[in-house]
Amino acid sequence: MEEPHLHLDQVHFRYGAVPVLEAFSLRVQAGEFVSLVGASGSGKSTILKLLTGLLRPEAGTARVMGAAPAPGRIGYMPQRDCLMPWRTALENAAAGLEVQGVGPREARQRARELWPAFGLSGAEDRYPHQLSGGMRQRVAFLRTVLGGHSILLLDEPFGALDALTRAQMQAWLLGLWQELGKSVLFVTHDAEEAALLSDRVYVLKGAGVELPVGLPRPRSYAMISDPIVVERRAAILREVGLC
Ligand SMILES: Nc1ncnc2c1ncn2[C@@H]1O[C@H](COP(=O)(O)OP(=O)(O)OP(=O)(O)O)[C@@H](O)[C@H]1O
Repeated sequence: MEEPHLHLDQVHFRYGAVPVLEAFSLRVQAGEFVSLVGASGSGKSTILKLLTGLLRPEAGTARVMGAAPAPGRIGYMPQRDCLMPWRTALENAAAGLEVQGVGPREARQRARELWPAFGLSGAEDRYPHQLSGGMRQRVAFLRTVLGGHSILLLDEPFGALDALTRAQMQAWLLGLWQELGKSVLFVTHDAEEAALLSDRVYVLKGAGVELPVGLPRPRSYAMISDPIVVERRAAILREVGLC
């Protein structure tokens, strides 16, 4: 099998005396969309931090494209959008390039090229407090994508959105991901969202339970009522212990 883009093998991790992960394993192959689902506090954000190199496993191995994780190797979108209130939407998105040494003018130009695909036309000069929750998430997502990495870690990007905006964002992300062709590890509490968007789902329970989704691609939001999505949602909830 090809070298996975992301690989955790038998990882153990604890914060002080509190164990969080015990023999947890995960793989994300190139171009796959994989979700991590688990109860609050089960260790989802910890897994992302192990893959970015912000944390190190106590035992087991973490690998990103075959090498040890190191900050800056993958695009990481944290739970909160972390937009800078003193910068416009365009300047916030461009920040992903500026931290890599690209000049502000060129960074803004490259952000503008992707601006319409992110549904942000007309919002270039607005400040974060003038944007809706969904728009803020799209700006933060564009900033992450502009980092140019082939692997994206997305930590509950839609967690704070209302149900309708969340559905719109899921529809938008399905289309965008199919165009971008990135490998994605996506954290969510929402079993239906995981089933609709993913190729595979890991439920955080013990050493982790892997569930293939098996829904054909390309996908559209209309597949939300497909029997496969309905069945996979139920399977995820059963693993979490909710039904
Ligand atoms: N820096 C830290 N020091 C000590 N304990 C921590 C620290 N960060 C997280 N924890 C604990 O580790 C466990 C896993 O945390 P983590 O943030 O990975 O969970 P999560 O599944 O992402 O939760 P949520 O869905 O609520 O974001 C939790 O019990 C949390 O309280």
